[in-house]
Amino acid sequence: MNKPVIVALDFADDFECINFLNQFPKEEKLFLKIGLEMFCQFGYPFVRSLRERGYNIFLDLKLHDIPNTVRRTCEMIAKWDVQMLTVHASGGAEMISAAKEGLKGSSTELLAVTQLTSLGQDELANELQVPLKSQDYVTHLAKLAFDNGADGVISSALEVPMIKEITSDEFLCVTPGIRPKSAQVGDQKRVATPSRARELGSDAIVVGRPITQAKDGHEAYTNIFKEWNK
Ligand SMILES: O=c1ccn([C@@H]2O[C@H](COP(=O)(O)O)[C@@H](O)[C@H]2O)c(=O)[nH]1
Repeated sequence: MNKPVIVALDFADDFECINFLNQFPKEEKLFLKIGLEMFCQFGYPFVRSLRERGYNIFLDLKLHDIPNTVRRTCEMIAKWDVQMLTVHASGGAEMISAAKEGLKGSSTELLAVTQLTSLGQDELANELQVPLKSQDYVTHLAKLAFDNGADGVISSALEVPMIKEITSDEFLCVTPGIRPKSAQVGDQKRVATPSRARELGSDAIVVGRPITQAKDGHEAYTNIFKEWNK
């Protein structure tokens, strides 16, 4: 079965976003990521309208707060029928299990963000003063997420084999920081091509600008989808 390319809808306005989506044939059942940029502008009505059009939704809110606040927020989101939701794994064990508890009764999968793919070893050591190798920090947070009920993690594709080894094959590894050979890397630090992500065992890839800022978004999506599902 084909694995999803999750398209990150990071647009400044909803008109631009709908124009982008209209390039795709109706039968193409896209998996869309709504992040902070669009959610802060358009909120739940936007999520609902995309669900009503039949899209799968990854709500990338990266919640990071005290356990009680995260649980109550997740109880609300549990009613929204979205497929995936993120919290930061660095919020800790109690926060992760509170998020899972909040989502109880829904089919929303809880994903914990490990180390953002925009952070490399230098930023980890010098800015955040984390005295671990990046891959050890990522696997530590992944294990914390696994032990506390998350369904998977967000990491770069580069860490997927190590994460699967210390958790389980079923533990989802959803990987942004995807760049086809021809694309600009931009602010991402830990990157992989779609084919490398497949070889490393990612369960889904998240791709934004290489698709949304391409001249022909549909063509860019199709090429990435083919490389990923070869
Ligand atoms: O570690 C993370 C967590 C989330 N993201 C999100 O994925 C997309 C990537 O977009 P590109 O344009 O392909 O770089 C974006 O919405 C991020 O918020 C991430 O990149 N890294």
